[in-house]
Amino acid sequence: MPAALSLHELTKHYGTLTAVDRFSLKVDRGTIFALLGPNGAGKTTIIRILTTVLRPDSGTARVEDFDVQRQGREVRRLIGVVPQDNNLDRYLTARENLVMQARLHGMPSAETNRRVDELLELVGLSGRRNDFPDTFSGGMQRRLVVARALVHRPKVLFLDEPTTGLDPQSRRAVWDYVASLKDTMTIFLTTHYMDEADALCDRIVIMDHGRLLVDGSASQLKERMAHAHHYELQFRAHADRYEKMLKGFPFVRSLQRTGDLFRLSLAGEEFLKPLMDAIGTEDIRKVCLREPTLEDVFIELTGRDVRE
Ligand SMILES: Nc1ncnc2c1ncn2[C@@H]1O[C@H](COP(=O)(O)OP(=O)(O)OP(=O)(O)O)[C@@H](O)[C@H]1O
Repeated sequence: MPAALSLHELTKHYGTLTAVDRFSLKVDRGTIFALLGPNGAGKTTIIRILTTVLRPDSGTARVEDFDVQRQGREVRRLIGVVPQDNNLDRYLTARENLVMQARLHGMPSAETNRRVDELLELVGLSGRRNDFPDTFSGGMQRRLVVARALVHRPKVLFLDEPTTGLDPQSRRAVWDYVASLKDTMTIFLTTHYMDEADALCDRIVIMDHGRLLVDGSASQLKERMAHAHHYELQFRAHADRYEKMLKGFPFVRSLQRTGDLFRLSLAGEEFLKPLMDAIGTEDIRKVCLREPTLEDVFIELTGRDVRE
């Protein structure tokens, strides 16, 4: 069975910058796949190549066994794309936006009506079918963009940061729609949200500087961190002072702060005692060991916070 996606030594330069650097990957059909990486890692460039918007400088990419450079038309027939921006036609109603997409794909009218109604129902916009996208919330617009990408029953759906800028409830709604598509198509998404990748995806690749860093399921990636020593420290007072101290210890490998709560990883278990000796117990409200998260894997590999 051919892979849904197959990239071999894919490379793209912008001037002197190498945005994608000999990137190879195979994604099986029916997978929900996430490509993660900090800003500028090369994720959008890869999506643009796979969706035939951009040509690579070298290497090959195939979608459902069609070459993106030589068989662009076939590839475009097979894919649905949810780009980073909601590029809906604001002069068309929700329903008309979907009908337009069906026409572009040459779908017969009877099938179009059925399909469009079914999709509006799926994304919970049936009641707003005759309204213009400008009157929709961000979450509703996003759902309409997802519906539009599905009109022609694509085999591979690309979602570039599908939930960026949405409130938690709308994010959940988009997740539910994406999860409901599982087994009907291959889904390729990029995201900045680790919880999204963790909850939705069968397989995750983390990349940076155009290169693949790690590849596996969420639990496999977290397993890689089993050796790391993650702790949570909470202070009653003087959190700023303690932050400075923590940053100064050579054995503190990563440090994140939320108010008076610090999440940190140590280079080894043996450093817990010197750490506690140095900061004392006077201002400590809580100290505990913590299970590694996907965010820890990301920081460990890229050296950067997801939101940086
Ligand atoms: N048209 C362009 N011209 C020049 N440089 C570009 C162009 N598009 C992207 N880049 C650069 O290529 C690198 C990869 O960009 P890309 O948009 O693929 O990253 P990304 O991982 O999608 O980032 P983000 O998470 O911010 O969307 C970045 O350094 C970016 O500045």
